[in-house]
Amino acid sequence: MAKYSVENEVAVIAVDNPPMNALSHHVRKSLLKYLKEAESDEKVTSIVLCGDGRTFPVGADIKEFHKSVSKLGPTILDIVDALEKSKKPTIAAIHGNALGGGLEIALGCHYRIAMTNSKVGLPEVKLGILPGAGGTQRLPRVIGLDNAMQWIAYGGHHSAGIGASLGLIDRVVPQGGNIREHAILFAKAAVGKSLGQRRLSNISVPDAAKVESLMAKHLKEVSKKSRGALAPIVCLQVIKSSALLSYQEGLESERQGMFTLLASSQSRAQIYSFFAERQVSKWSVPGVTNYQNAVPMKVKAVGVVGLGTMGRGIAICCLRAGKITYVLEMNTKAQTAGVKYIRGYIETMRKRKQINDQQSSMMNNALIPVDNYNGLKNVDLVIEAVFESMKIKKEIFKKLEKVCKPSAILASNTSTLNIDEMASVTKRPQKVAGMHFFAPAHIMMLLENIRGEKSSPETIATIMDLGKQMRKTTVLVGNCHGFVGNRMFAYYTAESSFLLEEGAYPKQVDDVLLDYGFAMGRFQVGDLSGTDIGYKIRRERGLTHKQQPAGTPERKRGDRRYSPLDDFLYEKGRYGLKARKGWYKYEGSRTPIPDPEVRKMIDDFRKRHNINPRHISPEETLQRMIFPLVNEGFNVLDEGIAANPWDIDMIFQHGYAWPRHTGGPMYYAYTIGLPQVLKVIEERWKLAGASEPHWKPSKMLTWLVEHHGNPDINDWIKLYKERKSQPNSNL
Ligand SMILES: CCCCCCCC/C=C\C=C\CC(=O)SCCNC(=O)CCNC(=O)[C@H](O)C(C)(C)COP(=O)(O)OP(=O)(O)OC[C@H]1O[C@@H](n2cnc3c(N)ncnc32)[C@H](O)[C@@H]1OP(=O)(O)O
Repeated sequence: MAKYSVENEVAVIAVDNPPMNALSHHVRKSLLKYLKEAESDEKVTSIVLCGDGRTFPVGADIKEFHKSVSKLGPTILDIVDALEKSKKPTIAAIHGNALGGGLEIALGCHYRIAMTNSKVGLPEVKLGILPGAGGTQRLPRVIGLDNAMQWIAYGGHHSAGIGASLGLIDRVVPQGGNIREHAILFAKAAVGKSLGQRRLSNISVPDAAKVESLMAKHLKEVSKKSRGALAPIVCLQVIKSSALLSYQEGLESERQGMFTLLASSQSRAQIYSFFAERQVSKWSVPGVTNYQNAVPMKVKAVGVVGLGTMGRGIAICCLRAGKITYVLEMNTKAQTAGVKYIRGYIETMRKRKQINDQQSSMMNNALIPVDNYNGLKNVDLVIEAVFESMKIKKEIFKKLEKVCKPSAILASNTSTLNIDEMASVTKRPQKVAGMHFFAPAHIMMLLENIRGEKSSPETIATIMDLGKQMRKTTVLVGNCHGFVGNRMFAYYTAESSFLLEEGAYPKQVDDVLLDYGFAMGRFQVGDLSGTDIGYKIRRERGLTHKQQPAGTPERKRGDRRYSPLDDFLYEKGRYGLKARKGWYKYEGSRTPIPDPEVRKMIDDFRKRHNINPRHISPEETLQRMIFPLVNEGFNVLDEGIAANPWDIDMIFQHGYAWPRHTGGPMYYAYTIGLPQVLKVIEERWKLAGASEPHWKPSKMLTWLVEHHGNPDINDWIKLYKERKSQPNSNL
């Protein structure tokens, strides 16, 4: 709804639709009604539009998209038109955020004033759509084509100050000011002034002459940054119309673009992703606890054990979250290097204006290097981030148990190992949990938190809350080898090596993944993170070919298929980008170049094993990489390791750079259709057999297909759990 009042001849229309004042159908109706009322009231000389509560409207109601209600009039465009055509000056009074349709109605107003700490932007592209209420045509007219392309095709949020410097915001109200009072004064002063040039649809695009070169520049950038995504390209094409066509024609091009995007599977996937991101914070452990009833502990001081790559990144996350951060590294050289890195990073953030001088000195003061375990006696929570070895981790947990306060939570940054086994060496298993950060920890958005069998509700709530304070997409999962992400991902990597054995080369596989939308292929990623990492993990598990007793078949471990190609690569000193050679070679740049030496290694291997290489189609490549991962995703759901499919999808989007416009592996499977996915898995299972158990069709997937075909992704868990809980279910 909206509220209406008249103060000192100024009509004030305040959108009142908590929490974010989204422009839902009932709000649009009420806005238009009050606009008409203000227009016809002779005592009213000007009109202020604002938001009640937290913010100015943040856009269309995203829940309405893909539903018939979004088409019900009045549309946001009707409101924008009414504001612009008004004979009385209209003023948008912005506090909080003016985003999407919210900024579009502000663009319909003749003037815009904003609180200094407010943010403006057109982020629709992140939802796979475009600004559909004239934003693609008005914004370039006021901030220029180049800026508008940047704002709309990337969907960033911008400060009111930046908006003012570009002519979008007419006045910035300093902190502490009352936006409503300022707007009323501004509105009074605007009465009687000409509105002609204030109507943005009347003016022309200032840098229209540069349209072709700007198009080329931005198209090149978005194709690189958002590979495979439709929305940024359509946004640019539609913005181009603002430079070449009349306002009305441009609006028609915007309408067509919106239809195209709304009809695409990408917009559905991205809107799903928007809600999934928010949904994961509403965690629950069925029958035990959930985000509503568990109370997090207050965490003032955190300890980080180990100052390698992971430890450094984690320490930066803790400092950014305002924690006193004790970093324990007993090797003096490693400690000096680690602390230097962290302080250097703080300085970089300061120089980039991501933090101010005061925040930078607070972070530097909060960083406390220690060189023995006693130094951790005051921390509320400690995260160990040492090498992935159960033996070493258990020793560390025993030491932490002795020195840390009884109330302290002991967490491990393990990426694969059993949390309960670590908890078993302490007297406080209820205080033990996993906090799996992804490298580089201070950059990657994902935190995969692992609840142990005995982790208490308070412990779970605390690690979830800490993730939120670090501004990470924080997902709660259960305990098993590799948890959710690495457990599923293992099959993606395994299949990629099998594909090499059978006929593909690294670039061929990577190209298929790039076409799918990944920023990098599996082998490029391997080189970037270092082929030594995987090798050391396999060695820890006794899997590398050098560890096998004489006579062990090269392509088997126990009764399972195994590809030793990754081991051979490491043993040839091809550690990846850092060694300038891995799956590819690198000649003075980070560009991967296919290397005849790798090709020969693969060819020799095939000859030795009498493998007749065959052509593997892009379709087969993609299915072999992604479907085992999906199949394992259903096992993960069946076992309750992940609570919902969107938990898995968020792990892959934010931890493994899965292309957002496909939604994630589980949503992608839903888009393809579960029956089709199962059919391929079943065919492959027949071919591969017991030595490749990752092709064994998941019980949950099979049951869903048999009984429901391709049910809505939101219903998977409900349908399956209902059936599973029945006494005769056999599931
Ligand atoms: C063929 C048919 C034709 C159809 C014609 C269509 C014509 C279209 C015309 C115009 C179209 C305009 C397009 C848009 O405007 S799309 C929306 C653009 N805006 C956004 O994308 C902003 C989305 N929101 C955010 O980014 C954040 O919420 C933010 C504003 C930055 C605040 O962040 P934070 O403080 O972290 O709060 P939360 O994100 O947790 O949000 C709190 C709850 O509010 C819900 N929410 C937020 N925004 C919306 C929204 N626009 N619509 C619906 N709901 C929204 C969010 O889900 C949270 O809900 P919950 O607490 O239940 O999780």
